[in-house]
Amino acid sequence: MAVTRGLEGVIATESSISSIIDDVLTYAGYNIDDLAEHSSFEEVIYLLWNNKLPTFEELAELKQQLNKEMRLPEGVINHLKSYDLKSVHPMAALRTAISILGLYDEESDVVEGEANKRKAIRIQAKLPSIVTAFARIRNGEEPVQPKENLSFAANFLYMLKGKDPEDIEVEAFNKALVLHADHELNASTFTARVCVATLSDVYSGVTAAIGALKGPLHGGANERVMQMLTEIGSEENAIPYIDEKFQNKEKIMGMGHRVYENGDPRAKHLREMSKELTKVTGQSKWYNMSIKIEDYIKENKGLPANVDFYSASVYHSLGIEHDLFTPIFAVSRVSGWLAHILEQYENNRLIRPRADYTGKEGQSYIPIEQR
Ligand SMILES: CC(=O)SCCNC(=O)CCNC(=O)[C@H](O)C(C)(C)COP(=O)(O)OP(=O)(O)OC[C@H]1O[C@@H](n2cnc3c(N)ncnc32)[C@H](O)[C@@H]1OP(=O)(O)O
Ligand SMILES: O=C([O-])CC(=O)C(=O)O
Repeated sequence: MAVTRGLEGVIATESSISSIIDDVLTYAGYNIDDLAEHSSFEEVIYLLWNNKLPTFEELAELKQQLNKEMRLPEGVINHLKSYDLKSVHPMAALRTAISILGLYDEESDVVEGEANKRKAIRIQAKLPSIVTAFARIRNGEEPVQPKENLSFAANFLYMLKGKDPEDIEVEAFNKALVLHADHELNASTFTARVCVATLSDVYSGVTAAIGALKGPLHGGANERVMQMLTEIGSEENAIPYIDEKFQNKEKIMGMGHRVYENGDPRAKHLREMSKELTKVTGQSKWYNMSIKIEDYIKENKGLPANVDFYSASVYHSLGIEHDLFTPIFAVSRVSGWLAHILEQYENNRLIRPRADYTGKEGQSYIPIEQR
């Protein structure tokens, strides 16, 4: 049988969580454009986990459950304080901290319907607390406890900065969370599904997914987009910089996508947010540079911007440290991972493809002394 490199185009599972058809992204049948305009991230979590939008009561209950579960066990905070965070990438710290969090959950190894749902709430609630605690401890500050009356998006910014965020910041951050929440069988989601398809536990699935998201060809691209923009430094420098990358056959971060042919429907929302926020902060150069790069790459390589491209200047404008961009992706995408993990358990079969063996054959064993 022919090998499909990178499993491109292979249909590996059925799913009713999100779909990408003709470059249109939907969550449970709702167009991402409508969700981005109208919904809160909590509504999207509910939608992904229940395949329907919540009523007022259902949403209130989910918000209350999430809020109740946001506090971290002391042991996780002490763990974060126990090593030199300055030399640790936050995605590595997050991967380890989620794994440690499982050690404090009595139901960690109970792979069963209701226990899995309870763990989903705990993980969704605590992941932002880990990212923000990491960021504060690294800067010599104490973690900030969440506020009960704040939304998920507002609480993240509050726990990160220790002060109430502005409305415009909350609105932008909420929209970014909505846009990143799920994306069919992307690499980290597939990783999570492969992991739990062995009937391993939810914490293992999320830990594995964080490892996959960390890579620069996936969620790690957003941090590198900002690194690139910083290196470019000015609008005049943008095209010569990209030309040099082309000459060296280097990839441009935030560009291209395995599934979208004519463009990522999320990019237009993030582009608009980047335009608005960079204007507000008086740093339009990040947006202007990004537009120039996007147009040039589209024209010369036919590659469209993906979700990571404009999220970089959006998060930068919100005053967020650049290496937190990918952990923030995880704060949102964990909702999708958890939906897929629950769906995988519902109709499980071990995921175990085959490899086309291309190595040597018929080797005679030679004792070590004679090699
Ligand atoms: C949330 C997300 O995960 S979105 C993706 C985030 N990742 C990035 O932004 C990293 C940059 N982009 C890429 O590396 C790719 O476009 C991917 C990984 C996203 C998708 O890649 P694939 O579908 O596997 O395409 P592949 O890497 O095989 O590239 C196909 C061709 O397009 C070129 N190409 C693809 N993306 C880029 C890019 N960003 N910059 C320059 N060239 C590119 C490749 O060099 C290759 O050219 P070739 O055929 O001449 O060798
Ligand atoms: O779907 C993919 O290949 C990458 C991804 O996670 C996204 O674009 O959100």
